[in-house]
Amino acid sequence: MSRFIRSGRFFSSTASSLLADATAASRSVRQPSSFQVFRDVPQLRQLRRQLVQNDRTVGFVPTMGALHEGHLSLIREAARENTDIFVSIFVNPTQFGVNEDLSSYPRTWDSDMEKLEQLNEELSRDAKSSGAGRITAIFAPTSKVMYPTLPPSSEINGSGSFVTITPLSTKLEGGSRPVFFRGVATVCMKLFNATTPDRVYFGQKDVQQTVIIKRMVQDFHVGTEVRVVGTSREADGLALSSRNVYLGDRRRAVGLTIYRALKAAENAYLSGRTSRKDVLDAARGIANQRALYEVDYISLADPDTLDELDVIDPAKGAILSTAFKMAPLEESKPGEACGLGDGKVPVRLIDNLILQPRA
Ligand SMILES: Nc1ncnc2c1ncn2[C@@H]1O[C@H](COP(=O)(O)OP(=O)(O)OP(=O)(O)O)[C@@H](O)[C@H]1O
Ligand SMILES: CC(C)(CO)[C@@H](O)C(=O)[O-]
Ligand code: BAL
Repeated sequence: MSRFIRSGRFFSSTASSLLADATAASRSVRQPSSFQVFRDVPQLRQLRRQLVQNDRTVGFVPTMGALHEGHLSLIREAARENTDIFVSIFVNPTQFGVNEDLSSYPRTWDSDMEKLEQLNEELSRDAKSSGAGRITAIFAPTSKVMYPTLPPSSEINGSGSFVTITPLSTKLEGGSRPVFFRGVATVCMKLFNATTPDRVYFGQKDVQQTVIIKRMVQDFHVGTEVRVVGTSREADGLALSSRNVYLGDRRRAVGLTIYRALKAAENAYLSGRTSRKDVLDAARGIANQRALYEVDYISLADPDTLDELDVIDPAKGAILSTAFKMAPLEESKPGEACGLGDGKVPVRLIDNLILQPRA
């Protein structure tokens, strides 16, 4: 575990004393710190109850760790609207298919803790512009806590208690990752039940996830508001993603194609084109050079149903999204920066742009 700041200086006395109370009930967490790490649900629930009694509000940011500026932007948004922010760090096994990258998914606990502590300092320093909220709790459960009765299954027909949102979860990413959104919806329902947040924060980068979570919240009457925060990008446009560490220079350069293809399609729409052919041909013109990647899909879909569109209704707009599979490097060049895993880890990149309604 990382170093922890040895003072409660980022907190009001109310929050500090609530944390101290909750901490006393939990042997599994270290203190003092600018936030508390919880490994199990009961202690987190105790803190949550105390926050409710003190009229405090909780914004919840679920993550799988390997934190970057994209995650931090969700937390900053949560700080504007809530007094307390809960962040979960859990690499959820059930959303990875049996042949996917669960074992190589980046895990960077120490640097995650440092980033979150620095962010709490920043939030305290810039309280006027960023709002009153601070990170109060990190929920980092074990798989046994999240899946208490049966081992988590990634098999399509595996047993377990699952939340399924169909047909949304069968489209786009679901076409290539059949158990993905069953795993996402299931773990989010569990996380929402454990944290009972006033608001939850998701990134637009995973746009299908935002549509599915909104549907789940509506259909199951989950008492929370879903907020979607815009995609954070590198200066050249590449969407930040935890998996980018595996790209290396060469595949990163190829990865930029994904954004350029989306921008070309967006420009076609902005210049008045609405037919599927006109909009997607603009993207394909850029993306259809097979190199070290394979285009999984380029989609033009309805923002609510995710059904593919033949023509965009300009009053409604559309979701333009794509996924690329980056193959491992065949061979590295002398001195080449190949990324974590020496360029041998295949990387799936996704990105999207929302084509906004036009008056
Ligand atoms: N570039 C980004 N901008 C805004 N939000 C983001 C960005 N990247 C991830 N998020 C959001 O952060 C939350 C946690 O995502 P996650 O931990 O899977 O990170 P990730 O970077 O998406 O990783 P992955 O490599 O698995 O795609 C999700 O709501 C996700 O949409
Ligand atoms: C929402 C989430 C944390 C569920 O595991 C994950 O899908 C992610 O990080 O986007
Ligand atoms: N943010 C997406 C998580 C995943 O690809 O599993």
